[in-house]
Amino acid sequence: MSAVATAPALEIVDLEVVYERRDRDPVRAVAGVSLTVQRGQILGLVGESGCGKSTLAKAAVGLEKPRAGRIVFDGRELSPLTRRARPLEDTRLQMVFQNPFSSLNPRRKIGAQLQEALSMAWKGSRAGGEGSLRDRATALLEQVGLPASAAERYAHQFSGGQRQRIAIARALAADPTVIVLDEPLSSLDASAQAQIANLLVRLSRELDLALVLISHDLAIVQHIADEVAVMYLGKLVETVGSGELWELPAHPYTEALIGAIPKPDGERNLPVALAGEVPDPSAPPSGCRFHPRCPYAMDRCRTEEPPALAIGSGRTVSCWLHDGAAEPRRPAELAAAGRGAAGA
Ligand SMILES: Nc1ncnc2c1ncn2[C@@H]1O[C@H](COP(=O)(O)OP(=O)(O)OP(=O)(O)O)[C@@H](O)[C@H]1O
Repeated sequence: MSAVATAPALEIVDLEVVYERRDRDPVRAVAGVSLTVQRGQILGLVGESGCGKSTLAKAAVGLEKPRAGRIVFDGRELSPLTRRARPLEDTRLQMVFQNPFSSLNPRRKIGAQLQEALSMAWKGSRAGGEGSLRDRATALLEQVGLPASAAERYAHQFSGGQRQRIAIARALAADPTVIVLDEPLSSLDASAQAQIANLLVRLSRELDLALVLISHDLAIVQHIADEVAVMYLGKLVETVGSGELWELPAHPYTEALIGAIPKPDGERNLPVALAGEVPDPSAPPSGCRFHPRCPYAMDRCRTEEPPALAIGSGRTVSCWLHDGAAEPRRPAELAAAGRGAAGA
Protein backbone atom coordinates (compact mmCIF):
# COMPACT_ATOMS: atom_id res chain seq x y z
CA MET A 1 0.00 0.00 0.00
CA SER A 2 1.30 3.48 -0.77
CA ALA A 3 1.72 6.45 1.53
CA VAL A 4 -1.40 7.70 3.28
CA ALA A 5 -2.31 11.35 2.61
CA THR A 6 -3.48 13.60 5.47
CA ALA A 7 -7.12 13.93 4.37
CA PRO A 8 -8.69 10.85 2.80
CA ALA A 9 -9.33 11.22 -0.93
CA LEU A 10 -12.94 10.20 -0.34
CA GLU A 11 -14.86 9.73 2.86
CA ILE A 12 -18.44 8.50 2.97
CA VAL A 13 -20.19 8.85 6.31
CA ASP A 14 -23.49 7.17 7.28
CA LEU A 15 -24.79 7.39 3.74
CA GLU A 16 -28.40 6.47 3.05
CA VAL A 17 -30.09 6.29 -0.34
CA VAL A 18 -33.78 5.49 -0.58
CA TYR A 19 -35.76 4.91 -3.77
CA GLU A 20 -39.37 5.99 -3.34
CA ARG A 21 -41.85 3.89 -5.31
CA ARG A 22 -45.48 4.59 -6.11
CA ASP A 23 -47.86 2.22 -4.25
CA ARG A 24 -44.98 0.16 -2.91
CA ASP A 25 -42.64 0.35 0.06
CA PRO A 26 -39.52 2.43 -0.54
CA VAL A 27 -36.24 0.61 -1.19
CA ARG A 28 -33.53 1.52 1.27
CA ALA A 29 -30.78 0.58 -1.17
CA VAL A 30 -27.94 2.06 0.93
CA ALA A 31 -28.78 1.90 4.62
CA GLY A 32 -26.04 3.76 6.50
CA VAL A 33 -22.65 3.09 4.93
CA SER A 34 -19.34 4.65 5.97
CA LEU A 35 -16.06 4.11 4.18
CA THR A 36 -12.79 5.84 3.44
CA VAL A 37 -10.37 5.69 0.50
CA GLN A 38 -6.88 7.15 0.50
CA ARG A 39 -4.89 8.38 -2.49
CA GLY A 40 -2.87 5.64 -4.15
CA GLN A 41 -5.22 3.02 -2.72
CA ILE A 42 -7.63 0.63 -4.40
CA LEU A 43 -10.75 -0.13 -2.38
CA GLY A 44 -12.73 -3.14 -3.58
CA LEU A 45 -16.47 -3.01 -2.90
CA VAL A 46 -17.98 -6.48 -3.20
CA GLY A 47 -21.34 -8.15 -2.65
CA GLU A 48 -24.09 -10.00 -4.46
CA SER A 49 -26.28 -8.39 -7.09
CA GLY A 50 -28.83 -6.00 -5.59
CA CYS A 51 -26.91 -5.28 -2.38
CA GLY A 52 -26.59 -1.58 -3.28
CA LYS A 53 -23.10 -1.28 -4.77
CA SER A 54 -24.12 0.73 -7.84
CA THR A 55 -26.40 2.98 -5.82
CA LEU A 56 -23.58 3.71 -3.40
CA ALA A 57 -21.25 4.48 -6.32
CA LYS A 58 -23.73 6.79 -8.00
CA ALA A 59 -24.43 8.64 -4.76
CA ALA A 60 -20.69 9.01 -4.16
CA VAL A 61 -20.21 10.85 -7.46
CA GLY A 62 -23.44 12.85 -7.26
CA LEU A 63 -25.60 10.90 -9.70
CA GLU A 64 -28.03 9.83 -6.97
CA LYS A 65 -29.16 12.09 -4.18
CA PRO A 66 -28.62 10.64 -0.71
CA ARG A 67 -31.37 10.94 1.89
CA ALA A 68 -28.82 11.23 4.68
CA GLY A 69 -25.08 11.14 5.30
CA ARG A 70 -22.06 13.03 4.11
CA ILE A 71 -19.61 12.72 1.23
CA VAL A 72 -16.27 14.39 1.87
CA PHE A 73 -14.06 14.63 -1.20
CA ASP A 74 -10.43 15.70 -0.76
CA GLY A 75 -11.26 17.26 2.63
CA ARG A 76 -14.32 19.22 1.42
CA GLU A 77 -17.92 18.23 1.92
CA LEU A 78 -19.70 17.82 -1.39
CA SER A 79 -22.81 19.87 -1.77
CA PRO A 80 -25.93 17.96 -2.82
CA LEU A 81 -26.00 19.66 -6.20
CA THR A 82 -26.32 18.02 -9.54
CA ARG A 83 -22.98 17.16 -11.11
CA ARG A 84 -23.07 19.98 -13.63
CA ALA A 85 -23.67 22.59 -10.94
CA ARG A 86 -20.74 21.45 -8.84
CA PRO A 87 -17.53 23.44 -8.61
CA LEU A 88 -14.77 22.56 -11.04
CA GLU A 89 -12.63 20.84 -8.37
CA ASP A 90 -15.40 18.31 -7.83
CA THR A 91 -15.07 17.00 -11.39
CA ARG A 92 -11.89 15.42 -10.04
CA LEU A 93 -14.20 12.73 -8.65
CA GLN A 94 -14.89 10.60 -11.72
CA MET A 95 -16.88 7.48 -12.54
CA VAL A 96 -16.34 4.70 -15.08
CA PHE A 97 -19.28 2.44 -15.96
CA GLN A 98 -19.56 -1.24 -16.78
CA ASN A 99 -20.36 -0.79 -20.46
CA PRO A 100 -18.00 1.71 -22.09
CA PHE A 101 -19.80 1.37 -25.44
CA SER A 102 -22.93 3.01 -24.10
CA SER A 103 -20.99 5.88 -22.55
CA LEU A 104 -18.96 6.71 -25.69
CA ASN A 105 -20.44 8.66 -28.58
CA PRO A 106 -20.52 6.30 -31.61
CA ARG A 107 -20.42 9.17 -34.12
CA ARG A 108 -17.45 11.12 -32.83
CA LYS A 109 -13.80 10.22 -33.16
CA ILE A 110 -12.15 9.16 -29.91
CA GLY A 111 -9.64 12.01 -30.08
CA ALA A 112 -12.47 14.58 -30.31
CA GLN A 113 -14.25 13.00 -27.33
CA LEU A 114 -11.09 13.12 -25.24
CA GLN A 115 -10.44 16.73 -26.24
CA GLU A 116 -13.99 17.62 -25.25
CA ALA A 117 -13.50 15.98 -21.83
CA LEU A 118 -10.22 17.88 -21.42
CA SER A 119 -11.68 21.25 -22.34
CA MET A 120 -14.65 20.69 -19.99
CA ALA A 121 -12.26 19.88 -17.16
CA TRP A 122 -10.00 22.81 -17.99
CA LYS A 123 -12.85 25.26 -18.64
CA GLY A 124 -10.37 27.76 -20.02
CA SER A 125 -8.50 27.82 -16.73
CA ARG A 126 -5.31 26.54 -18.29
CA ALA A 127 -3.30 27.81 -21.22
CA GLY A 128 -4.50 25.68 -24.06
CA GLY A 129 -5.63 25.87 -27.58
CA GLU A 130 -6.36 23.11 -30.01
CA GLY A 131 -2.74 22.02 -30.38
CA SER A 132 -2.18 21.39 -26.71
CA LEU A 133 -5.57 19.68 -26.34
CA ARG A 134 -4.58 17.29 -29.12
CA ASP A 135 -1.21 16.59 -27.49
CA ARG A 136 -2.82 15.98 -24.15
CA ALA A 137 -5.41 13.63 -25.70
CA THR A 138 -2.56 11.67 -27.30
CA ALA A 139 -0.78 11.51 -23.94
CA LEU A 140 -3.96 10.16 -22.31
CA LEU A 141 -4.20 7.41 -24.92
CA GLU A 142 -0.58 6.47 -24.29
CA GLN A 143 -1.21 6.46 -20.55
CA VAL A 144 -3.85 3.76 -20.99
CA GLY A 145 -1.75 1.74 -23.44
CA LEU A 146 -3.30 2.81 -26.76
CA PRO A 147 -1.48 4.21 -29.81
CA ALA A 148 -1.87 7.85 -30.86
CA SER A 149 -3.66 6.63 -34.02
CA ALA A 150 -6.63 5.57 -31.81
CA ALA A 151 -7.63 9.26 -31.75
CA GLU A 152 -8.70 9.06 -35.41
CA ARG A 153 -11.00 6.06 -34.91
CA TYR A 154 -14.55 5.50 -33.64
CA ALA A 155 -15.75 3.48 -30.64
CA HIS A 156 -17.03 0.53 -32.70
CA GLN A 157 -13.55 0.01 -34.16
CA PHE A 158 -12.18 -1.12 -30.78
CA SER A 159 -12.48 -4.28 -28.71
CA GLY A 160 -14.31 -4.23 -25.36
CA GLY A 161 -11.04 -4.00 -23.45
CA GLN A 162 -9.80 -1.14 -25.64
CA ARG A 163 -13.09 0.71 -25.16
CA GLN A 164 -12.74 0.38 -21.42
CA ARG A 165 -9.20 1.85 -21.74
CA ILE A 166 -10.75 4.79 -23.63
CA ALA A 167 -13.39 5.26 -20.91
CA ILE A 168 -10.59 5.31 -18.32
CA ALA A 169 -8.61 7.81 -20.45
CA ARG A 170 -11.67 10.05 -20.56
CA ALA A 171 -11.98 9.91 -16.78
CA LEU A 172 -8.26 10.77 -16.51
CA ALA A 173 -8.88 13.90 -18.63
CA ALA A 174 -10.32 15.58 -15.54
CA ASP A 175 -7.03 15.01 -13.67
CA PRO A 176 -8.98 13.07 -11.04
CA THR A 177 -8.16 12.35 -7.42
CA VAL A 178 -10.73 9.54 -7.19
CA ILE A 179 -12.28 7.27 -9.81
CA VAL A 180 -15.25 5.08 -8.91
CA LEU A 181 -15.43 2.13 -11.31
CA ASP A 182 -18.71 0.20 -11.41
CA GLU A 183 -18.07 -3.36 -12.60
CA PRO A 184 -15.44 -2.16 -15.12
CA LEU A 185 -14.31 -5.68 -15.97
CA SER A 186 -17.49 -7.72 -16.03
CA SER A 187 -18.26 -7.31 -19.74
CA LEU A 188 -14.71 -8.33 -20.74
CA ASP A 189 -13.08 -11.68 -21.50
CA ALA A 190 -10.54 -13.10 -19.06
CA SER A 191 -7.46 -11.80 -20.83
CA ALA A 192 -8.87 -8.25 -21.21
CA GLN A 193 -9.92 -8.37 -17.54
CA ALA A 194 -6.37 -9.14 -16.46
CA GLN A 195 -4.96 -6.35 -18.65
CA ILE A 196 -7.39 -3.73 -17.39
CA ALA A 197 -6.84 -4.88 -13.80
CA ASN A 198 -3.08 -4.39 -14.27
CA LEU A 199 -3.69 -0.99 -15.86
CA LEU A 200 -5.77 0.11 -12.86
CA VAL A 201 -3.04 -0.92 -10.42
CA ARG A 202 -0.42 0.94 -12.46
CA LEU A 203 -2.51 4.12 -12.75
CA SER A 204 -3.34 4.09 -9.06
CA ARG A 205 0.35 3.86 -8.17
CA GLU A 206 1.73 6.22 -10.85
CA LEU A 207 -0.89 8.94 -10.46
CA ASP A 208 -1.50 8.49 -6.71
CA LEU A 209 -5.15 7.90 -7.57
CA ALA A 210 -7.78 6.56 -5.22
CA LEU A 211 -9.86 3.91 -6.96
CA VAL A 212 -13.13 2.42 -5.76
CA LEU A 213 -13.52 -0.83 -7.65
CA ILE A 214 -17.01 -2.28 -7.55
CA SER A 215 -17.17 -5.91 -8.48
CA HIS A 216 -19.08 -9.08 -7.75
CA ASP A 217 -15.94 -11.00 -8.80
CA LEU A 218 -13.94 -11.59 -5.65
CA ALA A 219 -11.14 -13.32 -7.50
CA ILE A 220 -10.29 -10.08 -9.35
CA VAL A 221 -10.69 -7.91 -6.27
CA GLN A 222 -8.39 -10.29 -4.42
CA HIS A 223 -5.68 -9.58 -6.98
CA ILE A 224 -5.78 -5.82 -7.09
CA ALA A 225 -7.52 -4.24 -4.08
CA ASP A 226 -5.60 -2.96 -1.05
CA GLU A 227 -8.74 -2.81 1.11
CA VAL A 228 -12.03 -4.59 0.70
CA ALA A 229 -15.49 -3.54 1.88
CA VAL A 230 -18.09 -6.30 1.82
CA MET A 231 -21.68 -5.13 1.34
CA TYR A 232 -24.87 -7.02 2.14
CA LEU A 233 -28.41 -5.68 1.70
CA GLY A 234 -27.48 -2.00 1.87
CA LYS A 235 -24.92 -2.25 4.66
CA LEU A 236 -21.22 -2.99 5.00
CA VAL A 237 -20.63 -6.19 6.94
CA GLU A 238 -16.83 -6.23 6.90
CA THR A 239 -14.01 -3.83 6.00
CA VAL A 240 -10.44 -5.06 6.00
CA GLY A 241 -7.02 -5.07 4.31
CA SER A 242 -7.26 -7.33 1.27
CA GLY A 243 -4.60 -9.88 2.30
CA GLU A 244 -6.15 -10.44 5.71
CA LEU A 245 -9.62 -10.89 4.28
CA TRP A 246 -8.68 -13.87 2.16
CA GLU A 247 -6.61 -15.40 4.95
CA LEU A 248 -9.20 -14.95 7.65
CA PRO A 249 -12.72 -13.84 6.66
CA ALA A 250 -14.46 -12.71 9.83
CA HIS A 251 -18.09 -12.26 8.74
CA PRO A 252 -20.08 -15.40 7.86
CA TYR A 253 -21.21 -13.70 4.63
CA THR A 254 -17.61 -12.99 3.63
CA GLU A 255 -16.66 -16.54 4.53
CA ALA A 256 -19.42 -17.82 2.27
CA LEU A 257 -18.48 -15.50 -0.62
CA ILE A 258 -14.86 -16.58 -0.45
CA GLY A 259 -15.93 -20.20 -0.12
CA ALA A 260 -17.79 -19.88 -3.40
CA ILE A 261 -14.69 -18.86 -5.40
CA PRO A 262 -13.64 -21.91 -7.43
CA LYS A 263 -10.01 -22.93 -7.06
CA PRO A 264 -8.05 -23.84 -10.19
CA ASP A 265 -8.53 -27.55 -9.38
CA GLY A 266 -12.32 -27.08 -9.25
CA GLU A 267 -12.46 -27.42 -5.45
CA ARG A 268 -14.06 -24.71 -3.32
CA ASN A 269 -12.05 -22.85 -0.70
CA LEU A 270 -14.28 -23.41 2.31
CA PRO A 271 -17.21 -25.69 2.96
CA VAL A 272 -19.73 -22.90 3.65
CA ALA A 273 -22.65 -22.71 1.22
CA LEU A 274 -24.75 -19.55 0.92
CA ALA A 275 -28.41 -20.57 1.08
CA GLY A 276 -31.29 -18.62 -0.42
CA GLU A 277 -31.56 -15.28 -2.20
CA VAL A 278 -30.77 -11.75 -1.06
CA PRO A 279 -33.97 -10.59 0.74
CA ASP A 280 -36.04 -7.66 -0.53
CA PRO A 281 -34.32 -4.45 0.67
CA SER A 282 -37.72 -2.78 1.11
CA ALA A 283 -38.47 -5.28 3.90
CA PRO A 284 -35.10 -6.31 5.37
CA PRO A 285 -34.95 -9.00 8.08
CA SER A 286 -34.96 -7.81 11.69
CA GLY A 287 -31.77 -7.79 13.74
CA CYS A 288 -28.79 -8.76 11.61
CA ARG A 289 -29.94 -8.62 7.98
CA PHE A 290 -27.91 -11.72 7.19
CA HIS A 291 -29.37 -13.92 9.94
CA PRO A 292 -31.89 -15.88 7.78
CA ARG A 293 -28.99 -17.12 5.63
CA CYS A 294 -26.36 -17.43 8.35
CA PRO A 295 -25.31 -20.91 9.47
CA TYR A 296 -24.15 -19.53 12.84
CA ALA A 297 -27.18 -17.35 13.70
CA MET A 298 -27.95 -17.00 17.42
CA ASP A 299 -31.13 -15.70 19.11
CA ARG A 300 -29.60 -12.26 19.49
CA CYS A 301 -28.97 -12.03 15.73
CA ARG A 302 -32.71 -12.19 15.04
CA THR A 303 -33.54 -9.15 17.14
CA GLU A 304 -30.47 -6.94 17.60
CA GLU A 305 -28.62 -5.31 14.75
CA PRO A 306 -24.85 -5.70 15.22
CA PRO A 307 -22.77 -2.48 15.10
CA ALA A 308 -19.46 -2.28 13.25
CA LEU A 309 -17.12 -3.93 15.77
CA ALA A 310 -13.39 -3.14 15.59
CA ILE A 311 -11.28 -6.29 15.44
CA GLY A 312 -7.57 -6.11 14.69
CA SER A 313 -6.02 -2.96 13.30
CA GLY A 314 -8.31 -0.93 11.04
CA ARG A 315 -10.66 -3.86 10.59
CA THR A 316 -14.39 -3.82 11.27
CA VAL A 317 -17.01 -6.54 11.22
CA SER A 318 -20.74 -6.28 11.91
CA CYS A 319 -21.40 -9.66 13.51
CA TRP A 320 -22.35 -10.66 17.05
CA LEU A 321 -19.98 -13.64 16.88
CA HIS A 322 -17.16 -11.13 17.29
CA ASP A 323 -18.65 -9.20 20.21
CA GLY A 324 -15.90 -9.24 22.82
CA ALA A 325 -13.58 -11.29 20.59
CA ALA A 326 -10.00 -10.25 21.27
CA GLU A 327 -8.73 -10.99 17.78
CA PRO A 328 -10.09 -11.81 14.32
CA ARG A 329 -11.10 -15.45 13.99
CA ARG A 330 -13.07 -17.47 11.50
CA PRO A 331 -16.83 -17.59 12.12
CA ALA A 332 -16.66 -21.39 12.29
CA GLU A 333 -14.01 -21.23 15.06
CA LEU A 334 -16.03 -18.72 17.07
CA ALA A 335 -19.19 -20.78 16.65
CA ALA A 336 -17.34 -23.91 17.76
CA ALA A 337 -16.11 -21.99 20.80
CA GLY A 338 -19.73 -21.56 21.84
CA ARG A 339 -20.73 -18.17 20.41
CA GLY A 340 -23.02 -19.39 17.66
CA ALA A 341 -25.73 -21.93 17.00
CA ALA A 342 -23.19 -24.45 15.72
CA GLY A 343 -21.50 -24.50 19.12
CA ALA A 344 -24.59 -23.99 21.27
N1 LIG B 1 -34.20 3.45 -9.64
C1 LIG B 1 -34.52 2.52 -8.73
N2 LIG B 1 -35.78 2.45 -8.22
C2 LIG B 1 -36.13 1.54 -7.31
N3 LIG B 1 -35.28 0.59 -6.84
C3 LIG B 1 -34.03 0.60 -7.33
C4 LIG B 1 -33.58 1.55 -8.30
N4 LIG B 1 -32.26 1.30 -8.59
C5 LIG B 1 -31.91 0.24 -7.84
N5 LIG B 1 -32.97 -0.18 -7.08
C6 LIG B 1 -32.98 -1.28 -6.10
O1 LIG B 1 -32.01 -0.95 -5.11
C7 LIG B 1 -31.33 -2.13 -4.69
C8 LIG B 1 -29.83 -1.95 -4.90
O2 LIG B 1 -29.58 -1.89 -6.31
P1 LIG B 1 -28.11 -1.67 -6.91
O3 LIG B 1 -28.22 -1.63 -8.40
O4 LIG B 1 -27.49 -0.51 -6.23
O5 LIG B 1 -27.38 -3.00 -6.44
P2 LIG B 1 -26.03 -3.66 -6.98
O6 LIG B 1 -25.39 -4.32 -5.82
O7 LIG B 1 -25.23 -2.64 -7.71
O8 LIG B 1 -26.57 -4.76 -7.98
P3 LIG B 1 -26.02 -5.12 -9.45
O9 LIG B 1 -24.66 -5.72 -9.24
O10 LIG B 1 -27.05 -6.11 -9.94
O11 LIG B 1 -26.01 -3.83 -10.22
C9 LIG B 1 -31.92 -3.30 -5.49
O12 LIG B 1 -32.92 -3.90 -4.71
C10 LIG B 1 -32.52 -2.60 -6.69
O13 LIG B 1 -33.62 -3.34 -7.19
